[in-house]
Amino acid sequence: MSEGGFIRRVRRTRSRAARKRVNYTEVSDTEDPALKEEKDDAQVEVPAKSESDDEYREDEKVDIKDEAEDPEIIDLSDDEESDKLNDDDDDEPLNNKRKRTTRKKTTTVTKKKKRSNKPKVSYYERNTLKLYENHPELKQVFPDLKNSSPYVAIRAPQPEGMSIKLLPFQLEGLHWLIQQEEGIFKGGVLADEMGMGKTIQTIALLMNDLTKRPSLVVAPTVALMQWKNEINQHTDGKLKVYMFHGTSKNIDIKTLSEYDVVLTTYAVLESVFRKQNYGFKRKHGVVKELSVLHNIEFYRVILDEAHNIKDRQSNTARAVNNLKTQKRWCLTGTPLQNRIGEMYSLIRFLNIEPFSKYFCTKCDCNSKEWHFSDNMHCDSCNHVLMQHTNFFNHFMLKNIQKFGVEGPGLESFQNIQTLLKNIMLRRTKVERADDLGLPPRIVTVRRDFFNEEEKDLYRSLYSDSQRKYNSYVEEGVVLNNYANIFSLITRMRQLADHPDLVLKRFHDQANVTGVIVCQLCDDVAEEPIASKCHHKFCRMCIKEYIESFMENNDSKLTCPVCHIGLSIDLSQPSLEIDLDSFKKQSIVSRLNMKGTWQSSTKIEALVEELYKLRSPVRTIKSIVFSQFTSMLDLVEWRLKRAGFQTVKLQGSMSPTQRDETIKYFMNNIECEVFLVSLKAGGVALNLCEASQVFILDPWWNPSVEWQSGDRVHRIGQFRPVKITRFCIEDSIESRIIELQEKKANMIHATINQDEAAIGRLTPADLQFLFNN
Ligand SMILES: Nc1ncnc2c1ncn2[C@@H]1O[C@H](COP(=O)(O)OP(=O)(O)OP(=O)(O)O)[C@@H](O)[C@H]1O
Repeated sequence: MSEGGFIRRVRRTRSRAARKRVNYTEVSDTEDPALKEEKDDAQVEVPAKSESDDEYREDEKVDIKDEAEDPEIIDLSDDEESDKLNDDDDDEPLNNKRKRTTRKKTTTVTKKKKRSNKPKVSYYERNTLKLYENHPELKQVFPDLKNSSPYVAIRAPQPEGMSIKLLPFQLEGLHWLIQQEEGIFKGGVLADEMGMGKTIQTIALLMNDLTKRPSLVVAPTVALMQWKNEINQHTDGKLKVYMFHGTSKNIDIKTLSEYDVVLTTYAVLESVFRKQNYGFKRKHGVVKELSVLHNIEFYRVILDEAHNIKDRQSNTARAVNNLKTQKRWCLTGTPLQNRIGEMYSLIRFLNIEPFSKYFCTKCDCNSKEWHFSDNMHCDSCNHVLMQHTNFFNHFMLKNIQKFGVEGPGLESFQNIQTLLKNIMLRRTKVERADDLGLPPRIVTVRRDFFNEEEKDLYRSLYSDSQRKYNSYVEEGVVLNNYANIFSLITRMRQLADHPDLVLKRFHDQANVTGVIVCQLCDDVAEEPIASKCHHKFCRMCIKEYIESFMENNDSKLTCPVCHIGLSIDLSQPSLEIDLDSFKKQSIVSRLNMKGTWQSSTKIEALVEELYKLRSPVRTIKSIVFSQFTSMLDLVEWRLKRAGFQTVKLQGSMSPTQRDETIKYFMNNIECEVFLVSLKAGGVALNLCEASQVFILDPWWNPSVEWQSGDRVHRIGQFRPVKITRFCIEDSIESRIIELQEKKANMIHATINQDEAAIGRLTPADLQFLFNN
């Protein structure tokens, strides 16, 4: 029982059944970083498990309470003494025992005094020593990485057969990609800022040696056709491409292996993996179906917008981790330093050792997987769970979470930098401005005031919301009522767009047929997904709800509808929707738009801006972004009335429909306005034909808006780009913009700011929004 003087905590004896019932909630040093993240984000769903499936059992949700918080645990700070106390002879007369106990206490005090002279060794340091003792090879991991040759920018030759001329920094990128594949990491992360040509550089890699094939590209649905088009346009038909999507999934392994590039989406990959491992229901029972993609030996797998797998316990992450491939690539425009916890999932996919491994601090046992079938003991060495540590968590994550970039946190931060220098390449538009030759980008805020009628409505909504918020503050239950507060904010944002978004929303879902209504925005749901408690939301609404929540020990994120702990897999495929009903239930179909309908201040402000752009000699194209589907419907109706030709991108569209819509906008000179639902994905769109961007509803996380601007401010853009953000000055929007500016400053000021924290609403932020 003794552990050489380490502080040890002893559990009271409990029955086996009682032990099983314990509901652990916090994770200590041995914690899987992904589990920690799960706790932070409350967004991970444990998938359906099959008894026989090791992979799933490995990932079983095991929450372990920080021992100090477990009321059933007594902390005896001196092991030897406590052991002796416990070993007392029960036959000894009670008086003697008391005497001995008292005497021992005195000894303890003296001993403690003696010990205090020794330098204090932290729990973390002790664990590090134990790790090094049992796994001496770990000592060299960071020194070796530090000594590796630094990155030198060398240009690769332009690949033969590529019709597009690569820019100087892209040729440097290509050289790096080739070197990484040949080196020990066999891949890495290309993290150039958005719109700098990650796709083109990757295609150049595919073209560099045509014998190295097949490659699989996994991308968000919205980017799939873009990959296909870019490959077709720039490679002169030298690459044979197969779109593994929709009905074209019926193909055998041999035929598919003959293609150079296979393109698929995260949703499809997740679905075929699930069908292979867990099957799907048919009349006569559960049927399993072999996944072609998981049975091909790919040469390389490329994850576009790789942050899609940031939640490593999601089914999507499992699906990519189970692909067979020699080389692995992640493409992302999001700097990884800002999302330390999320980086772990990418490291697991990249298969970089020893970072994703678990090590026992008691013996030489180590494993890539988490094997604790009984939730207590390691399947291979039998030491308890607490004696196992994940390398990444221990050396890179834990201390940063605890101390920030100071003290022990600084060392961990440097460890991260060292690893990233070896596996990641990131260039920014500012750094390579000369190569890119991009025109300027001007951002302005257009501020308007409500008309009298809107003001009355808004005031009544606001005072009602403020009253509710204040009562939560008074009762000290702000965070426990976060779902309600989030809804209040959403309603105020909607009213600032157009009162009908609030007045004509679906109050009673039971009476809505054929469509799924999001239970956060009360609108027809786009890309709907369901929580474990069967409530349905737009993927983006629930994501924002989760990301903006500031968890603490007293409050956990709950389902906005039934208020039980929220459990939802954000990367699950969207629920099927009936497109006809989707249209039938749109706000325009529900309203009487003819005689009596009134526009709103914001819609009229947009119309005014668009009129200003009209010119008899040329068409200036614009993109209009909104988070609310109904707002885009109203804008579409109003703009058509004003004589503007528009197209609309919605989350419900298939990749082909999206592609056709984008092409129509790009190639049709009369088409002036592209209405884009932010829920349909502001990412991966390439809309250089437009030079004007209008953002209808502000959001407090500035990176959402930056992404929207990046759709037009990218290579291929020759006109100055103007981004106009609308703000109704006497509404919550002006506060949101202020908050956003504050958060943007935070991002710029700190290299290690956790970006997830930027999206969160602190109690002070909430106070600010409710103007108290
Ligand atoms: N060397 C080049 N010459 C001309 N056009 C280029 C060049 N490189 C890239 N482009 C064009 O620039 C646009 C942006 O490139 P790409 O889509 O590869 O960027 P990205 O970094 O993948 O963007 P995102 O992160 O937003 O997906 C594309 O239309 C692409 O065709």
